[in-house]
Amino acid sequence: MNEQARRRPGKSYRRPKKDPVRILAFEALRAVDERAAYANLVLPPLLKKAREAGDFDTRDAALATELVYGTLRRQGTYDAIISACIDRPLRQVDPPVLDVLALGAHQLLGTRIPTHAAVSASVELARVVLGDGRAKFVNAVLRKISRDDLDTWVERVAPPYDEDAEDHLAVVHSHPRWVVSALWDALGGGRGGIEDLLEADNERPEVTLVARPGRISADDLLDTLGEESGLPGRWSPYAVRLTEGGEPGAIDAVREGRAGVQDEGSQLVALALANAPLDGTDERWLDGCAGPGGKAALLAALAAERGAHLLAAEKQPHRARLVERALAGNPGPYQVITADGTRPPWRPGVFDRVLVDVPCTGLGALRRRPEARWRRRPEDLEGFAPLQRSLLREALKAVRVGGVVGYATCSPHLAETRTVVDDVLKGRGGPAAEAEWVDARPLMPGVSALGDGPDVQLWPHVHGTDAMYLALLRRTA
Ligand SMILES: C[S@@+](CC[C@H](N)C(=O)[O-])C[C@H]1O[C@@H](n2cnc3c(N)ncnc32)[C@H](O)[C@@H]1O
Repeated sequence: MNEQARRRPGKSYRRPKKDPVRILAFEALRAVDERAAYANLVLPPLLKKAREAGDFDTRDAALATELVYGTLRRQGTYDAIISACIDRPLRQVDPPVLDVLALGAHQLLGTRIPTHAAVSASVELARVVLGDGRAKFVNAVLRKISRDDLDTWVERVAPPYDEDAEDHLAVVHSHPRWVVSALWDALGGGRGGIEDLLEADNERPEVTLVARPGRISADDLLDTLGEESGLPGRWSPYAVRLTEGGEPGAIDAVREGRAGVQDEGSQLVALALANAPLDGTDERWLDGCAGPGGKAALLAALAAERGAHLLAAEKQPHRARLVERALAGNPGPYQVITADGTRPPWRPGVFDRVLVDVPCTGLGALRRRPEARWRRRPEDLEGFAPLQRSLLREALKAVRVGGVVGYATCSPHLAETRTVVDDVLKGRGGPAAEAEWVDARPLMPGVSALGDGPDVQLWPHVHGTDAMYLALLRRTA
């Protein structure tokens, strides 16, 4: 029997309408879910293919990007709402069906797409990618969701703040509970601060460029962009913020390596290390965890201005190649090597300045990696702990007496920041390092709200940067 004959009389079969934007968004979500892909890596090739096939214009690409990023960021909230609309546990719903529902929930609750368009587009998507039977289920759930707005839903599904503050914040601001807890421990303070931080993680970050010193000035970079497209950085003299987002790769200075994409917090970390006061020589610098090379490129440019040499070391060969690319054209001397910083090939005590921007959970860069908060597990901290301590210990051996080490993470988790430094200084789990704290705060001039020191923790909701951490230590013996 053919498809037409099987249907009830009077109900003629209509082919589902194919909507390339939503199909692409669904494919990206499936790749993130099924293949543990990163949204920021999966999306560009899909968009490129769609543009080449003539399916997409710039607005379509912007909508697809917003749908994917927004759905992933708000997944925790949407899951709680979807769960309240179905009569079985969420884990019993097939993941592709959940992706269509979450995409639909985001259109209904997180965008200005009119309700009827959000529901019908999601049901059509379900018909194309899931089939007619499951499209009915999608229709029923989304109709329920569409009856109320986001605030009403959140009030209904989140536990009251006074009963369980962390669970409340986790549902309202779409973060795993353990991440809420860890961020709050690191931030301290009351409800206002943590809410602002969690919301900042849900905002799309500005794209910031670094004008690499000696190669292009921030003013010249701003001139090439024009007043409407660029603004000076808030804190770093080398930063330029792209006001329209745009395609950094289309900017000549970026293509030629005279500028790069770099969060302002990362720039501040590299600058603080480079400007830490030093007695004696200032000729040999080391970046012990250099890949993909953002901080190394800024350090190499700063080193070049002072006649110093940068050695950039990276364990992963493919990431060392990215460092090579980031440093190509640097006006001063540098060398990139593939090396394990815990078993270093360099002689001890020979460097004047050393940076170790260690592998970490990345909980400070959740704005950029919308799926990361769902993928990370508390156990990951235990995995990084010995490596972080070992890299810091080796950095303190690599620097000469009187030289300075910068220990940095793009995580504010206390287990990856202050605790690591304290353990190494106090000799927990190894010999105590002969080193003293250097106050990092004066080395970030003009930057407000840097706390009690001597280390520095930057915050997205306070500084507009990733939550970078920096401890500066001087070797004393
Ligand atoms: C947080 S990233 C560094 C980011 C870099 N500083 C930047 O600004 O582009 C940490 C890097 O350390 C590398 N790494 C991990 N273990 C290492 C080791 N034992 N020795 C050297 N590098 C290591 C990782 O491959 C990763 O590229």
